[in-house]
Amino acid sequence: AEDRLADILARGTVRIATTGDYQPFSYKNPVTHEYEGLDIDLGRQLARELGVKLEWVPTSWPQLMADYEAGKFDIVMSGVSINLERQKKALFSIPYLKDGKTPITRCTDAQRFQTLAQIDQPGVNVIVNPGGTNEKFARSHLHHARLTVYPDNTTIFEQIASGKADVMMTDAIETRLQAKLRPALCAIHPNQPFTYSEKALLLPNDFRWKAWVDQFLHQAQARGTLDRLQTRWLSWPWLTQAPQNDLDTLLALMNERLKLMPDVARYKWNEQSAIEDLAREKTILADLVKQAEAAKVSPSLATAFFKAQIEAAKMVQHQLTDSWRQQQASRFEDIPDLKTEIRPRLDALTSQLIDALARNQTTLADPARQPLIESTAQRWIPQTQWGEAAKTASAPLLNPRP
Ligand SMILES: O=C(O)C(=O)C[C@]1(C(=O)O)C=C[C@@H](O)C=C1
Repeated sequence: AEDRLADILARGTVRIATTGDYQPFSYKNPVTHEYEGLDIDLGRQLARELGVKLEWVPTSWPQLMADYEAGKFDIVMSGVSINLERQKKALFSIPYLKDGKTPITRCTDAQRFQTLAQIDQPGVNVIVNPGGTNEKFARSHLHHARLTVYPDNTTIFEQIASGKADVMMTDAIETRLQAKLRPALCAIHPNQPFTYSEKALLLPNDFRWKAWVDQFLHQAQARGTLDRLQTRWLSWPWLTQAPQNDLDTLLALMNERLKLMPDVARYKWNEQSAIEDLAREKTILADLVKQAEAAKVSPSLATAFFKAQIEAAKMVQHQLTDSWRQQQASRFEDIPDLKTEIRPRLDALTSQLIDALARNQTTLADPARQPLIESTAQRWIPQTQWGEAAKTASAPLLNPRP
């Protein structure tokens, strides 16, 4: 008989399938090309508890069940909803999140769109993305409101914010996330959605493996890990647009580097270690000069640029640590390890940043492009969040060099 758990342990690798298109669960960051999200963190933890390596298996919603039948993975972690059709073939873990369809609208109109009866009125513009459960729900419940099918998932919420549409009904978790990303929008009773559904992990037909996974999830729930993951990924500064050109990519990568610093600071807070690590800085600068030469980037530009990134990184960490000291914050839970997890990601970003510098060298050397660089910096490095640190990080791109 099949024993998937024994196979995984003998193989030394767990193969986790994910779609990479579903915030806050599974998202392939178009700047770093890394997966990020709640299910991604949970997957890393699952592999750690198994004591095996993790292999991500890219899949897609239309391919999911075909990939399952082809035996391509041991588990799916991607914000999958429990549904009885899928369960005719596969198994589900215990649920790790409750969800359901609920409205999202402008906060100024929150009182107007509490019930389905209020929403289903002539003169109300409801917007929906095509093809999924949202459209199915809208079509079966709306008979008087005007329904616009809008295919672009990345700008659909802008339509509501700008008044071109009034309301959308989607998963409560998505309404919470979008309301955080766009303060003009409010999630309407996300704790009491119109429908009931559950998220779980999709598994092959093997009950011993399911028992292990259920135990893992039960512990994550009981120990508060799942709540902490939800809080973290609902307040994450997700990308809301993909970079359009080389300059965008450079600034977006700088921002991704800064986005790792809160975890670095939390790690050091827990360990009570110093923010500055001069030995590490020396290693970074020595390695990058070699990489810069190979990529034909001027070593002095690369050095000045990375010194500024490191300076900005320390400013972010000091800013956070100061506020934690004031609040007498306690230890942080579930923080990734600095040596084995965060610094390797920073090293990967170093290579990507060098590539991006190489592709932008002519732009950076052209005084006529300074205003463009400045406006791009403002768009990509959230000034309100990092303040002075963002200015420090972009200074080497802006100050005309000799
Ligand atoms: O790796 C760390 O410990 C960090 O804090 C990050 C970082 C960096 O920006 O790369 C910043 C400050 C330290 O002095 C060393 C490195």
